[in-house]
Amino acid sequence: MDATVLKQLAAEKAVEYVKNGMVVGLGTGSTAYWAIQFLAKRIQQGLSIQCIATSTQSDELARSLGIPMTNFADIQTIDITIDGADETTSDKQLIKGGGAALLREKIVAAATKFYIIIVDENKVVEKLGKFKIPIEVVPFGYEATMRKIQQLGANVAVRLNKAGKILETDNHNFIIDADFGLIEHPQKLHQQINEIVGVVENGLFINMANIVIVAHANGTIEVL
Ligand SMILES: O=C[C@H](O)[C@H](O)[C@H](O)COP(=O)(O)O
Repeated sequence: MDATVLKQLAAEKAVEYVKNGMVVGLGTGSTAYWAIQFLAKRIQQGLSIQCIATSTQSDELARSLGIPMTNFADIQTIDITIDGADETTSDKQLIKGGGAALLREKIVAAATKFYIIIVDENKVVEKLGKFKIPIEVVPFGYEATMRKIQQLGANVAVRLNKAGKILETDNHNFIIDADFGLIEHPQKLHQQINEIVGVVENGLFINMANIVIVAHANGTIEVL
């Protein structure tokens, strides 16, 4: 089965967890895209929920599909969030931020009671780190911040957009992609990165996911 079908299978399964009256966090990326589509379909069939998005991209998509949107001022907690990931281990430690949405994704995840990650089997790894860790930094002095990240032992580069300019996140920050090689101690590295002045947040999501739904190439679904 091709990757798109696998993304659809994982997303369809995740949407089954959503019940009437819930506040639902909408992830970002090509897998979360399908979850948003399936949620819209269930809303058309009568499901009553309110949603909060992790990016302007997902917010616009959801609104275009008629999904009712809310915001943090009007809610206390988020019942379920469904999001993708760039890598996951079997014990549900993640790298996210390939789509530059990691900061809003982590804020939404931290406010969520039940955080569901959806991936195809290619994203499941033994150790995190083949995918470079996206790190959101403030633009001011980003070169100095990047050097500090490099001093932790990474090869670093500021992320560019398709036009070759420095990519700006939804929060008007930059993304540094940091290659640490395979990571032995993700929690420790997460702390070390976030201690650097100028770093806003990084793409290691440690002990955040409640379940990871994996779609396998043969069409079976596994819940980690
Ligand atoms: O910033 C983007 C997010 O963390 C995405 O959830 C992640 O990059 C996975 O995206 P995709 O489902 O497109 O592979």
